[in-house]
Amino acid sequence: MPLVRLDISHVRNLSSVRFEPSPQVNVIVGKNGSGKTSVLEAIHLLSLGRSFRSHKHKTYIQHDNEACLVFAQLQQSQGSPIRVGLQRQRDGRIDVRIQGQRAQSVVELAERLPVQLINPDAFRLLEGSPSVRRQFIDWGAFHFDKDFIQAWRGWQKALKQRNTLLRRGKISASLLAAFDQELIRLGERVNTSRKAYIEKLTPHFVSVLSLLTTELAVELQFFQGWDAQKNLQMAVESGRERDIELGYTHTGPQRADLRVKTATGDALDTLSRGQQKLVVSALKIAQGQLLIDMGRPLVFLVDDLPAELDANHRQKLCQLLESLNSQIFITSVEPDTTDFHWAHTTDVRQFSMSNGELSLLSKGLQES
Ligand SMILES: Nc1ncnc2c1ncn2[C@@H]1O[C@H](COP(=O)(O)OP(=O)(O)OP(=O)(O)O)[C@@H](O)[C@H]1O
Repeated sequence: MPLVRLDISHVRNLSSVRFEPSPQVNVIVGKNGSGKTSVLEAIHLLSLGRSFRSHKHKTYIQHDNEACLVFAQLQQSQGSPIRVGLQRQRDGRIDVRIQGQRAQSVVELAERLPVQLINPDAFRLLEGSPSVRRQFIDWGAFHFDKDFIQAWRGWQKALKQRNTLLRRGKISASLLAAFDQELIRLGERVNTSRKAYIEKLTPHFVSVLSLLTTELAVELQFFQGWDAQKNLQMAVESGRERDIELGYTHTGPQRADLRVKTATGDALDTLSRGQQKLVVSALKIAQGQLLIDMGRPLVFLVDDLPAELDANHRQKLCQLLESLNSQIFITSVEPDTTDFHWAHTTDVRQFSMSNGELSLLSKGLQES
C-alpha cells in the first residue's frame, strides 16, 4: 500500500510537487514556511478528505486557485499500483477517484490509505479535552470492531434525542425511561468495544514506551463515563432525576476518558514537554502497530520530529518507526539530519523543500 508516486497541485504554497517517495523512509528538510508540512497535509487530505491543520478547506487551497488536487499511486501487495486522487474545489465540492472511477465517499480512500499523524498538535491527546482522547479510542475501536461504527452512530442519535427532550423540559422520569432502552443498549455496546480496544492497546503502549525510554512508568486508565461499579442501566436510572434538573444527560459513554497517569499524578502535570512527546508518540505508534499486526499497513506522517526531543530519543523514535515496516514521511527544519540513524537495509530518500519546490537530495539504502 505505500505511495509510490505523489502529485500535489495547489495545496498552500505547493503549486506543483511531483515525486516518487521511498516505500520506507522519506525525510523532508527545509526552512520554516518552506512547505514541508503541506506535503504531509496533502497526504492526509488524500486519505481522509480533510486537513489536520484547518477545518476550512479554503485555507489550504492555494490562493487564486479554484481547486487543489492530490493524486497518488498506491503499491498493492500484488499487481500494478492503483491510482487514487482527490480534488477539492473552493466551493466545497470533493471529487474522489479510484482507478479513474468516481468513488462514493472519502471513506473508500481512508480504507486504502490509513494514515497515523504524529505532530506537535498530538500533545492535545494529553492536554486537550476528553473528547480528543475519546476520538483516539474510537479510531481504534472502529478499526477493531466492524460493528462499532453502527452502534456508535445509533447511540449518538439516541443521546441527541434524549438531550433535546431534556432541554425542552416538561418530561417526567417515567416517560424518559421509555426512551432510554435504546440509549442503554447501544451505549453498553460502544463501551464494551472501547474497553476491549484499550485492553489490546495497553501492552503495546507499554512495550513501545519502554523502547523509547526506560525512565518512565506510565499507566493508562480507561474511565467509562460512569461509576465502574454500575452497569449503564443502573447509572442512567439513578441519574434520571438529576438529568431532568440539569437539562442534559450527565452520565454515560459521552463522558468517557483515557487517563494517562504516572506514579505521582496526571502525566500532563508531572512530565516534561519532551517526556510528554514520548508518551504521545508511544500512544500513536502503539495504535499504528496494532493495525499493522492486523495486516493493515499504514503511513506514518511525522511533522517536526526533532522539536523537543534530544538526539538519543529522536534516534530511538526513528528506529521504532523503522521497525514497523511502514512508509514514513518525516519533516525537519534541521539542515543536518545525520543524527537520524537508519538501518543499512532501509531505503531512505531525503528531500529538500524550498519555497514550495521539492528536490531529491539523496536516495537509496543506508551505509552500514
Ligand atoms: N492558501 C495558501 N496559498 C498559498 N500559500 C499558502 C497558503 N496557506 C499557507 N501558505 C503558505 O504556504 C507555506 C506553508 O508552509 P508549511 O506550513 O507547509 O511550512 P513548513 O515548511 O512546514 O514550516 P514550519 O517548519 O514552520 O512548520 C507558508 O509559507 C504559508 O505562508
